[in-house]
Amino acid sequence: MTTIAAIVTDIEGTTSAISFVKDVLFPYARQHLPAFVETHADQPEVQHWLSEAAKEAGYVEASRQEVIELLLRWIDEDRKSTALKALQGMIWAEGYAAGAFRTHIYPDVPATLRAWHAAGIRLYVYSSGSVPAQQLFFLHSEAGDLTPLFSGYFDTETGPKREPASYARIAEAIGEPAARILFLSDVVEELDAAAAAGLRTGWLVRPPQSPPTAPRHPVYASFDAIAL
Ligand SMILES: CSCCC(=O)C(=O)COP(=O)(O)O
Ligand SMILES: [Mg+2]
Repeated sequence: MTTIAAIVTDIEGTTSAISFVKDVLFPYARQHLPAFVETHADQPEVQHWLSEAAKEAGYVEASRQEVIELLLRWIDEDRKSTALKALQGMIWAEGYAAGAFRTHIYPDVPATLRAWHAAGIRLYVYSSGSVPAQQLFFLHSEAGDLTPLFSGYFDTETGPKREPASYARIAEAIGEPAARILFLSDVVEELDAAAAAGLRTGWLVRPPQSPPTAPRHPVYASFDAIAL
């Protein structure tokens, strides 16, 4: 079998519990978004993402309040909008700075990432969360700063997670043949897209979920069960 040169991991449901993202991060962003927009609307980066969100929603002209309501609705719908994710990341940055939370990491993840890193395998993240949000996520983890383990980060600016072309772009950016890259996720549609681009795949199905009966991808209950 081809040697694995790089591993790309999803976050929510893969390195970390879905409940942490849904019950801690999203509610924090929801609660602080209106005040964040009001107090930072003069910053060019915030202005840019507010107008990108309005454009994505098809608004020709929208008041600040309309865009705030749109973004709150998108948080409730868990919409993987690049604009929303960029703004959420900026709000979470304030939460980390205030010590409001540390990120959840499954206990098997840090030691396995360290072992892969020590073996010379390059590690990357691909998440719907923005790249700055991903970096803060691994900087402020319950297991300490894990960012030295990662060689790079990809978000939806590279493309949607359910499209094969996104994985082809990631393989090109990593500079390895797709067959030497392993993608880890809990979402089968993401794994299907990665496999269609030629990447190897690992499906994280964490207890108490039961493994699917006829899985289309190798299934693992934890990172330390992954044999390379
Ligand atoms: C950077 S952590 C927040 C993750 C997030 O916003 C999200 O929507 C989860 O996406 P993933 O692609 O990691 O499942
Ligand atoms: Mg996921």
